[in-house]
Parts: sequence; C-alpha cells; structure tokens
Amino acid sequence: MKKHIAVMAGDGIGPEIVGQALRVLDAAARKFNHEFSTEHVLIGGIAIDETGSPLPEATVEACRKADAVLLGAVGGPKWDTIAPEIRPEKGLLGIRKALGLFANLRPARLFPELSGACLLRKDIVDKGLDVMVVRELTGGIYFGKPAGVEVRGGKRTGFNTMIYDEDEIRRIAHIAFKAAMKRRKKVCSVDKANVLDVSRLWREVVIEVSKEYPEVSLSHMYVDNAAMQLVRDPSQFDVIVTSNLFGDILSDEAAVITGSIGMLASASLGSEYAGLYEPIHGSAPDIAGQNKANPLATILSVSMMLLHEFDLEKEALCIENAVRKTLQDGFRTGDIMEEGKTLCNTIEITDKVIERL
Ligand SMILES: NC(=O)c1ccc[n+]([C@@H]2O[C@H](COP(=O)([O-])OP(=O)(O)OC[C@H]3O[C@@H](n4cnc5c(N)ncnc54)[C@H](O)[C@@H]3O)[C@@H](O)[C@H]2O)c1
Ligand SMILES: CC(C)[C@H](C(=O)O)[C@@H](O)C(=O)O
Ligand SMILES: [Mg+2]
Repeated sequence: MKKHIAVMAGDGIGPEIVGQALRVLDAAARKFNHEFSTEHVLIGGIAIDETGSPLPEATVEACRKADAVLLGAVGGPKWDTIAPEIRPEKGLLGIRKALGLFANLRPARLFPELSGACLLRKDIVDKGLDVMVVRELTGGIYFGKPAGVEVRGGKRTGFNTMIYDEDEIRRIAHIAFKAAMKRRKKVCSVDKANVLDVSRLWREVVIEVSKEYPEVSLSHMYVDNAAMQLVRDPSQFDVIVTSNLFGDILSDEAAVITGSIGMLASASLGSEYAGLYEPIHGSAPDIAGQNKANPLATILSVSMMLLHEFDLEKEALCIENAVRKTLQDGFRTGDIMEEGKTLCNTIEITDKVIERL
C-alpha cells in the first residue's frame, strides 16, 4: 500500500515524539512492504515564528490532500503572551475545523504491564480498564460565538458561548453508539443537564439516537459526578460520549487509567478529509528538548492511523503488540518508571519497540 502522510511535529516535545513515531512507522512499512511518504508542515508556535500564523494556508492544503495527518503537540510558554487570535492553540483548533474533524476518539486503556504505575485502587485495576472517550471536537464552547473580552458597564468582561445544534449532537452520538457496538455495548453520555440548556438538548438528542441502537444500553451522568467516578471506578464505563470542553477535561483525567498521559493516543475523524492522529497530551515544556518524553502515545496514534485510516489491522496490532512487549520486558520512560524496571529515554524506548515489531 502507498500512502501520503502530512506530519505536523509542532512545539516542545512534539518533534521528539513525532520523530520517534515515524521511525516506528518506517519499520512497520519495511516489515509489511508498504510505502508511506511523509511531508512535514508547520503548525503552532513554530509556524508563528516562521510565518506569523499558527496555521499557514500551505499546512491546511497539505493536510487536505494527505491520506492521513500525524500531529505532535502545539504551544508553550514562549507564545503564552501573544495575541489570542494567533496563539499556537488556535492553529490546532483551526486544523480540526478546516478538516471537519468532529469526532475525537480517545481510548484510555491500561496495559496490564503498567498496573503498578496506575494510581487507581488495585482491586479496580485488576478488573481491567478500557474506556473510550468520544469527544465532540468542532463545536461547543470552543467555537461558539459570541466570544471575547470587552468592557461592559465599565468592567472588563469575558464571555464564551456553549452552543450545539441537534445535527452536531446526532452525528457524534452515532459515532459513540457505533463504537459501543464493537465493544461492550454501553454508552454513558456526560453532560450538565441539571444546569445547562445546551446539555438538556444534548441529552434529548442522544436519547433519540439511542433508539437506533437497541442493543446498546445508554446511561447519563452529570460531568462533575463523571469526573469523580472516572477515578473512583472507571471499570463501570465502556464508551463515554461528551462535548468538546467536558471531553478535553475528562480525557486528561482518563489518562490516569493508562498510567500516564504519555500513553494515551487519539484519532480525530470527520467525513470529508483524512483523519488526524495525535497523542492527547501537550507540548510538555517542562521536559522538552531533554530526550525524556514518553513517545508511546504517539506511536500508538500511528497504530490507530493504520487501523482507522488505512484498514491495516494486522500492522496496527503489530505496533500495539510491540509496545506491549516493550513494557512486558521492563522498559520504561520516566513518567511510567517503577522500581526494578529499566529507565529509557525517548529514543531508547523507541529502539526497544522497533526491535519487537
Ligand atoms: N494537542 C496539543 O497540541 C496540546 C494538548 C494539550 C496541551 N497543549 C499545550 O501544551 C502546552 C503545555 O500544556 P500543559 O503543561 O497543560 O499539558 P501537557 O500535556 O503538555 O503536560 C502536562 C504534564 O504531563 C507531562 N507530559 C505530557 N506529555 C508527556 C509525555 N509524552 N511524556 C512524559 N510526560 C508528559 C508534562 O511533562 C507535564 O508535567 C500548553 O501550551 C498547552 O496549550 C497542546
Ligand atoms: C491545546 C488545546 C487546544 C487542546 C484542546 O483543548 O482541545 C488540547 O488540550 C487537547 O486536548 O487536544
Ligand atoms: Mg486537552
């Protein structure tokens, strides 16, 4: 198979982890006789530095033409004080919107080998943890208008608008129910319907969509309770479907299930263009440039790309198994380090994965 991948390494640890994930992709291509060409394009802070924009038009064009997109992370303290319209994060929101990537799948799974690195209670961990967070990605409070900061009645006033129409809710609900059909057939819709009107509509529409999936059981939970339940006992969840902001927060929290945020991969999918694959974590400025970052979330994002974008199930599984074997053999980056294990840097742990492919 021949495919072309647009690569946006971005900022901070982005280039380090993406560089390593591409080595794994190369190794998989050689093993299975595929040809994956790559084209590096700019996004985020580095794009601001080089072009003045966090999302240059050339990047959008390259991503729209590509068969898949791989992203590292954007942002960092260097750009924290620049004008809000051109912050690095705007580049990420912009590319999600430009590619129509409304569905963000964030699978929080615990490799049993990392049970010791997981902060949750041992009896809960022993149940096996595997939660899929389905986050709406192109709507809600992230994009609602009006938004801004202005002087109202002599006071500086900040405002955003949380808005969803029924079509936006319906299409993400379908994604969640379809995902559940391939899993344990349970969807928990997370909202704040006791307070927010937009959540009342969310709940109503999710219930309507559920009628098309009689085999899937649907429950509802308020987001504050969901945040607590996720760390108390995540084994009660199969698929969680939720809005953009709640999904952002709950997926970082769900990373606790995996042992580290450096383990959680993601796929952002739409219908018109290819999907975008990225770890859920950020640019980790505190460890950037030190060859310390855990590249496994990005490597697992490549595995998700092979599966979701190219239907290469065997190849995807091979990468996942190589990651598992690396952990089984006791190799760890700092974020998942435990006593008795072998500490590796970013490059060394990737070497171990490639050896085990
Ligand atoms: N998708 C993205 O590009 C994305 C996601 C989240 C945050 N950000 C941006 O990243 C910057 C830093 O944000 P933050 O500090 O809140 O979140 P972060 O995810 O970058 O880091 C949070 C903590 O997790 C650690 N961490 C993250 N990834 C790791 C990895 N692969 N291996 C080991 N440790 C890892 C970091 O060292 C830090 O201690 C901000 O500018 C933020 O806007 C970008
Ligand atoms: C960097 C930021 C815009 C982004 C988000 O909030 O969506 C990040 O936190 C994520 O989870 O991908
Ligand atoms: Mg986030």
